[in-house]
Amino acid sequence: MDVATPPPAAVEVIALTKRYAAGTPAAVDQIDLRIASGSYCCLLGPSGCGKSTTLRMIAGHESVSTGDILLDNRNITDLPAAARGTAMMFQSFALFPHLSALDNVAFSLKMKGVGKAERQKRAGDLLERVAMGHLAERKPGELSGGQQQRVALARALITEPRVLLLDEPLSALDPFLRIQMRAELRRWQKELGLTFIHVTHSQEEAMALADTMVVMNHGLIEQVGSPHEVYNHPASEFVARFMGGHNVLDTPAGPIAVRNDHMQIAPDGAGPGLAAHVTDVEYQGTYVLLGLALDGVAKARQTVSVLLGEAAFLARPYASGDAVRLTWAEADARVLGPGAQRPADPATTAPAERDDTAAIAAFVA
Ligand SMILES: Nc1ncnc2c1ncn2[C@@H]1O[C@H](COP(=O)(O)OP(=O)(O)OP(=O)(O)O)[C@@H](O)[C@H]1O
Repeated sequence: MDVATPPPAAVEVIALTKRYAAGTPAAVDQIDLRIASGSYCCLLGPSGCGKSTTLRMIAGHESVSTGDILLDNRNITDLPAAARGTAMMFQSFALFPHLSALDNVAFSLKMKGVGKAERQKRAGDLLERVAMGHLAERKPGELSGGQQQRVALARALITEPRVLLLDEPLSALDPFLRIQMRAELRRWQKELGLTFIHVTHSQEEAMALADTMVVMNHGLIEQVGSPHEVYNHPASEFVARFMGGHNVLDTPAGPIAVRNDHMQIAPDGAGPGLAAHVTDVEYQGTYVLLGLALDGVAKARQTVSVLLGEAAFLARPYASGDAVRLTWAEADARVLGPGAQRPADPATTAPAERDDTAAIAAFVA
């Protein structure tokens, strides 16, 4: 198949800021980020954190208040969307219902005045590439959600973008198809070798797809790293709680995070650790998730969980109301930093520079 894929581009944003209205907090507040060429980057965070605004500014669909966007060192901040080298794939796919898959894909070439034979050839090649050549004459209403997504991808690729921007591209699909299409997106990105920037509110989706995860909160970047780095070394309490699967525990050295599958649980009276009560037992098949409340801790911070393998649980089943003690290995405790600070705030100590191992060890023992 002869469909040229342009070389991927690195994207850099510098002090990028969006303020929708004067006197309101910035929706995106002086963020700095570099996305490696040919990588899959997921912008992740809760609703309203500024991830879509960031994507739309990169796409040229939203004006920038201050700051710069570079694509391979070329400043694209003020370029129109069509001149940037980016293409956008939307949540709803935004296909024209009255056009065939082929004409949907060819549409932007038609707008550019490309002749019919040429645009149909290029659109046909791209549909082949996403395994949709045999359905080229179907209208969107005659295609499944997954097939529509492939047409939407082909349509985004026809402009030969250097960077593909995806705004919650899987959220319109049912859960089963979402997992299937997630694997396809990942495969396409690797095959095409393009830079993908994908906005999602789903931790699971970002972990499954990303080379680089960017966790955002209140218009700021909390952490950038591989899924493994972010999951195993959450930088702040926000990241630990947002990623899930972690307990945040207050120690004399400040808050720490411990993965719930790294917690050890023993019946009460069996030595050191934090006293707690089992509040909930959830059988999940391979694992059993125990919900617990720490004794003598303020209500807002007393909830923790322990994930036990099924065999371990069956060997020593716990039930709601049981008094237990919780411990963890020192090596599994992650000291949490204060999180992202508004740019005007004074710099605070970075978590990596703190060495609280002795204080934590004393607390656990
Ligand atoms: N057109 C707009 N006018 C005014 N405020 C806006 C506009 N679009 C977004 N905002 C505000 O900017 C902030 C960031 O919104 P944004 O859509 O970027 O967040 P998000 O993380 O993508 O959220 P979601 O997952 O809900 O889409 C929010 O407080 C939102 O209310």
